[in-house]
Formats: sequence, structure tokens, C-alpha cells
Amino acid sequence: MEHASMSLEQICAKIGDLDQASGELAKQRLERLTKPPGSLGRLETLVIQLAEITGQPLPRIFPPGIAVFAGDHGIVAEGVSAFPQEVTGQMVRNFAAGGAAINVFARQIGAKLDITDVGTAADLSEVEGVRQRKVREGTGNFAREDAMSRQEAVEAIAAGIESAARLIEEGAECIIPGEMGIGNTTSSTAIAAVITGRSTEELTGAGTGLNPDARKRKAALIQRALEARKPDPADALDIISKIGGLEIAAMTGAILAAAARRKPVLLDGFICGVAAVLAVKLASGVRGYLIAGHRSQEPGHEAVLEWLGLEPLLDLQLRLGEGSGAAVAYPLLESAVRMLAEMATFESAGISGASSPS
Ligand SMILES: O=C(O)c1ccc[n+]([C@@H]2O[C@H](COP(=O)([O-])O)[C@@H](O)[C@H]2O)c1
Ligand SMILES: Cc1cc2nc[nH]c2cc1C
Repeated sequence: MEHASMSLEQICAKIGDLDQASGELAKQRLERLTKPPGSLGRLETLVIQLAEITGQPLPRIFPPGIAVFAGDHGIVAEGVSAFPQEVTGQMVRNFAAGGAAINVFARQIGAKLDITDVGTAADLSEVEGVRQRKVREGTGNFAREDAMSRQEAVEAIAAGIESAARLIEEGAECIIPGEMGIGNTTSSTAIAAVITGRSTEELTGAGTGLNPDARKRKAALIQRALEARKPDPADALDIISKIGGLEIAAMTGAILAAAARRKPVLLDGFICGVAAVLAVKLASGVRGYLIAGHRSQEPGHEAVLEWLGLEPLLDLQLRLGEGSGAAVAYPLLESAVRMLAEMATFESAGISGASSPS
């Protein structure tokens, strides 16, 4: 459990450069496989990135581990979600019982699912299979007060580091962060606006299903809250403490811990993307460890992906969260690594190479 006890600074300092030499070996092997050069497109660039991340010329990414974090949001008092706050705790019970979408996809891809209550307003202490790391019972309403203290932000990040570190200790070769938190698209949109500098009108979406009028009110509320809170765009902890979420901070911790152990991080949707942006703000070297699983319907996700410089693998019009889009994308990583490891070479199969110069 080496990383569980490491401080945020220590984890950030441990994130190493990508291993170019392993990437180069993967690239050389790709050139010898029985296919026209480059014909497997993004599966080729993906497996090179996986080699650079893991430091393995034939990368291993199985089994994946899914770290799901739940937290509540005081901002829901302003009517920013189509669903009531109690759904957060109710869905955590559903995760523990195995009935949520992420449970189905976790079983499909052979992933272990680690569930942490990092700050719901519900009492989930009796629920088997839910790790209790409650930093506080939901954030403060950031339209009126800071979401949390700086210390609480650090504690929530530590809960995320702990979860990913445990999954990796138990054998996970790829980390998928996931979340559950009614109201968290409001916090995520506020963070995306601070980081990208784009307008809240442009970035704000329907979340779980707001109607167009309610979406407009949500955008205006976020704008007013940002003017009141004034988070420092250069300071990730200031952003988290003023307008963040406990489960968002925990996902940031999980991403940092995975990168520190050279494990690829397969990102889910908008909220997960925002957590990745915060991780990059804390340690810029994280960027190379990130793979975008899918493009969420939430408009802010596009801006976040652009900021991260990532092109998502899938666009299935998902907007669920929980890690679901990343879990659905995971088999593409398996295709990429199996292609590199299992395809015959021109040499071994006795197939002629290209006859004209490429
Ligand atoms: O992952 C996404 O892109 C995504 C987009 C919209 C909604 N969600 C999920 O819906 C919840 C937040 O929506 P809301 O409307 O309550 O802010 C939260 O539990 C997220 O997991 C997730
Ligand atoms: C039912 C439900 C399930 C979810 N999973 C992630 N966010 C969610 C939001 C709702 C409302």
C-alpha cells in the first residue's frame, strides 16, 4: 500500500516521463506486422502510447480497475439538477448491489470496482462494499460560500490516491476513474470555465436532463458564483476548494496515483475530464498518461478535451458518468495491445512487403 500513505507532493514528484524507448520498439514492431503501414490507424498510436506509459514494448493493460467516488453538492439547493440530492446515496447503494450500468460494464471487461463515499450527504456506513472516506457531508453551496476548505480538498484527493493505489496493488494495469454526484456538472462547468476561459453560457449543459430554461438559469448562476468566489486559475487546490467537488478531487487523486505508477488512465466523460485537467494543473507530466474514452454530450467536455489535447476514442452520445463511457471504450485498448502482441510479421508469415516506395 505504498502510495496510500504518500503525500500529494510526493505523488506529483513521482510522475515520470513517458518511456520513448519502449514506444520506439512498439513502433518498429508495428512496421513489421502483416498490414499496410499505418492501416490500423488510431489503434497503432494508442498502443505506442501504452508502451510509452507502461515502459513495456508489449504493453499489458489487463485487468482494469475502476475507482468510483461519490460526493454531494451544496449547489443543488439552487435547483441546478433534474434529480434530487438523495439519488447520490441511492445510486451508491445500487453500485454496491451490482445493479448500475458501471457494474454491468465492469463485469463485461473483467474490472474490479472500488467504491468510495468521499462526501455524500447520506449515511452509507452500513453498506457493504462501500469504503467510507467521508471528508464532509457534501460541499458548501458555492453560490454562497466556498465548497470546502483547502485541507478538505487535500483529504479528498488523498482518498482518490488511496483507492487507485489499492486497485494497482491488487493487480490493476489500467485505471478508470468514475463518479456519482447529483449537481456535479454545475461544479465541473464552473471549473471548466475558470480553466478554459470560455463563457458559462457556452459550457453549460443539461446534466441529468434540465429543460432549456433551467439550463440557462444554471449558466447564469455559475457565472454569478464565479464572480463571487474568484478562484485562482493557476492554483488547482484553490479551484477545488472554492468551486469543486469531493468526488472530483478524489478522481484527481486517482489519476495522479495511476500516473505515478505508470498505469494508463482511461478517462470517462465531462466530470472525469475536469478531474484530469486539475491533475495536469498539479503535475503537468500526467498529460501523457491520459486516454480519452469517449466524448460526452455535455458541451463543456469538448472544451476540456481540447484543453487536454485529447481526441476521444468513442462518441456514443453518452452522458451517464460512473466511469461508464471509459469502461465501454476499454476493449479498444485490448484490441490495440493484442494486435501488437499477436499479429504475424511479414517475415514470419512469408508475405511480401510493399512493392512501391511508401
Ligand atoms: O460523465 C458525464 O459526461 C456526465 C454528464 C452528465 C451527467 N452525468 C452524471 O449525472 C450527475 C450530474 O448531473 P447533474 O445534472 O446532477 O449535475 C452525476 O452523477 C454524473 O455522474 C455525467
Ligand atoms: C439515476 C442516475 C444514475 C446516475 N449515474 C451517474 N449519475 C447518475 C444520475 C442519475 C439521476
